[in-house]
Amino acid sequence: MTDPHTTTTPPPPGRGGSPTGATVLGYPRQGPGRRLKRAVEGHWRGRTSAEELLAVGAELRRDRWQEMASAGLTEVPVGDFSYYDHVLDTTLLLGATPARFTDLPAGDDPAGRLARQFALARGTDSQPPLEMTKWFDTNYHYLVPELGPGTRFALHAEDLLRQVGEARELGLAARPVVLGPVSYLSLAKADEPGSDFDPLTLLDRLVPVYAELLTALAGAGAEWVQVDEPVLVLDQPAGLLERVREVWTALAATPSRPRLLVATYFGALGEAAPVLAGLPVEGLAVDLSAAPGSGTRAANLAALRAAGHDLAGKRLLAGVVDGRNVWRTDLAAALDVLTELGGLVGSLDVSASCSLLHVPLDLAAETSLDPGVARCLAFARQKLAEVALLADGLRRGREAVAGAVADDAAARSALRTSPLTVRPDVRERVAAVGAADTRRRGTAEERRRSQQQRLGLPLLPTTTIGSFPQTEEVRRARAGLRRGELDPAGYQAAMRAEVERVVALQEELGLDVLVHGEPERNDMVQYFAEQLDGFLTTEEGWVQSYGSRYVRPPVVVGDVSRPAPMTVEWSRYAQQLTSRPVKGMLTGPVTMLAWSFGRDDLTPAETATQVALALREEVQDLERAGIAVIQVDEPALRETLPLRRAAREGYLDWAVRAFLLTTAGVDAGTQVHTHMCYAEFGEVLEAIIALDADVISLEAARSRMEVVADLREARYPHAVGPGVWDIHSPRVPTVADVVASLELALAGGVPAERLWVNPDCGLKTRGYAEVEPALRVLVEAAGVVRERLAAG
Ligand SMILES: Nc1nc2c(c(=O)[nH]1)N[C@@H](CNc1ccc(C(=O)N[C@@H](CCC(=O)N[C@@H](CCC(=O)N[C@@H](CCC(=O)O)C(=O)O)C(=O)O)C(=O)O)cc1)CN2
Ligand code: MET
Ligand SMILES: [Zn+2]
Repeated sequence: MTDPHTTTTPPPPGRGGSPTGATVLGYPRQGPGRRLKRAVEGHWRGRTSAEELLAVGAELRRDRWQEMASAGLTEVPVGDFSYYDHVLDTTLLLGATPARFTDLPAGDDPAGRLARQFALARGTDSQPPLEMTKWFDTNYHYLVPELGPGTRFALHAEDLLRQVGEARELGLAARPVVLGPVSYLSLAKADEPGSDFDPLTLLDRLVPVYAELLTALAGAGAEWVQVDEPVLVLDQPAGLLERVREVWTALAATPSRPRLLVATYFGALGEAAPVLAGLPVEGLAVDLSAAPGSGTRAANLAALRAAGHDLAGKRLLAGVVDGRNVWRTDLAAALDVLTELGGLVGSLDVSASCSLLHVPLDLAAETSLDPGVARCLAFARQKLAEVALLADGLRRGREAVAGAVADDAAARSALRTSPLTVRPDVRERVAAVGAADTRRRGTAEERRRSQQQRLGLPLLPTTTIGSFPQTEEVRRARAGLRRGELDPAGYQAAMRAEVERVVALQEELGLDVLVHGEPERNDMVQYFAEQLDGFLTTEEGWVQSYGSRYVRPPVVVGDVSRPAPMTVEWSRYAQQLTSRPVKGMLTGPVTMLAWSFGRDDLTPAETATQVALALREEVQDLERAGIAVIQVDEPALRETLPLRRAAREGYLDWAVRAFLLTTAGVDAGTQVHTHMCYAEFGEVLEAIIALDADVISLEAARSRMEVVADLREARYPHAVGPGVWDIHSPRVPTVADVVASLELALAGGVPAERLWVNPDCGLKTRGYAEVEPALRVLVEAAGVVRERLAAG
């Protein structure tokens, strides 16, 4: 292989001239036992020095490269590791730290860089942190770049170059990974709040920095570089694809550069496909995963076929292993796809559909999974083996891997026919659902009157979103229960004591609608999954959510049903402690699925009805237990909105129907609440109205009540609590802040009879040091505005 643009690096060991490679786009960063989390949090608490943390990072990087190489990968990604977030790393790489951070720690050495990174992620004395938002439709959050007309980029590649060196020292073919210029700018926001500055206008200024980076990487011995451009799977603003072509034509003309691999993931390429195939780059990565209902594999296969001779000389990373789910790959189907693609392209690598960041690390860490199910699962480490095995099958012929293919088929068909998977009673209940089951009793106005009579709430009722701080003692008690150091009765007593404290505190603060505080929940999704049939939960299946925070997404294995009430005793217990209403607190069907791994044989829409029926039983049991207010959280409704507009209506249809099926079985006098965080509701407001919930609490503090204008425009007919305290920041608002927010909401058209006062989200990640004073402020501010309203 000669290429006029490439430096004369000898072919690295591993590839050995073989036409078929095996690689992945990225790998989990956490290390076994979430070692990175412990090191990072230890550093924040002052217990781990920067040098120690950096040493842990270097060791984790080395271990994962070695793991990948020994699994049989022929090339490993470099630069996908991060102490906090890869978009933040890109911001540092490009020297694009916002000007508002005037007090950042200095120093170009690794420790200085680490300190700067954490300052941007967590805030400084004078500045709040960079905003965090969802990474496409995943449950991962990235730190949003803040760019403006004054932004000047400057390359700071030392860290990435050092990592390339680390990998090459191990004798590995190292492929640096960077987020591409078009995606980086598309994911950024204007540094001036309210400005209409479009970060994409900075492309011309940014491209030369990327060109400089390419040259530096070639100098460090990189033969290939992976440039991620996931925004290519989104609907494109007018003219963007033309810009993509220009940018990549310019980058391809960089003298002495590595070969370029443009990586896309998270879906179908659509109109970007011909542009991508025609770029003057040497390689592409394409999502070829086969999730039920997604259509991605079929769409991208068709696009690749249509690209014809544009692909003939290119390297293709075929993402046939699903990087966003935990089921084993259907090897026979994957081999069919790969065999066809092999005939279309210059060289083929077997790969996963996206970085393996979004799946847990290692199935072998699980000690109590049903063996029939475990046999059908693959976490990140197992996916490496799948990638390598498929590559082996292509190189040596299908017969060489026939044993593994047969074993895979047998495991899957055993699970499909197991009583665990298909439950006739569930299927019957699903088939019996009728239109009346998804209609509330009474009009919104009738319900409001009947609820007001029952609850007797003041104007501008105050409440919280559900969770109170998960204190060290609460977590310790749960860990004790798990280790057998605390018996179930002891655990229950400890949690009841916590509920008592939380209820007493809320009474003392003067809140109107109370919560029990959710101390008994490890997580709002996992807690329910542990109690529902059809879900499987893991012990160690952690997936990074943001920074040092992780979740353990459950796996939907079979038909879902509720063997017994889940929350009723906790709600009943909390309610008998007080004469004020205590909200029942559930996680809705859409969020249950969004934050779990779905089945590989049913679509999310099909599973949603089952989950909704199970939750509906819980809602009705809560009502029977005398709970007058029931909240069904749907924070993920907006986040799992399909990336492509064309797919949104179908999604919103089933999502709304599942919510209604969950909640519509109650009487008019039972007040249904829902909660959503993560702003940008504009696009889904019609669907939110259709949920027909009596009260909704929304995130608004950070977006300065902008949601209120959207609600007015959509003629939102129900009550609403736009968050008046940004719980993502430790800052306690003042009474004046909260009064101002409430006045904004009233002035913006929320009628006083329909305005609630609450924080943006649950309080579980905060401490009492902020929660107590902030809630005191909320209650006082509500009082101030009530008095003003009474005075007319
Ligand atoms: N599933 C989900 N997705 C979500 C959210 C969410 O709440 N749930 N919210 C948004 C993201 N926000 C998040 C907010 C907080 C955490 C978070 O705090 N995670 C915790 C773990 C929470 C948990 O599962 N806790 C368990 C297990 C705790 C644990 O790690 N225990 C140790 C032992 C600890 C000890 O000995 O004290 C262990 O098992 O090793 C519990 O409380 O029982 C963490 O990373 O630290 C994650 C996401 C969006 N996506
Ligand atoms: C991410 S939404 C959280 C809702 C949940 N009821 C809580 O208060 O924690
Ligand atoms: Zn929330």
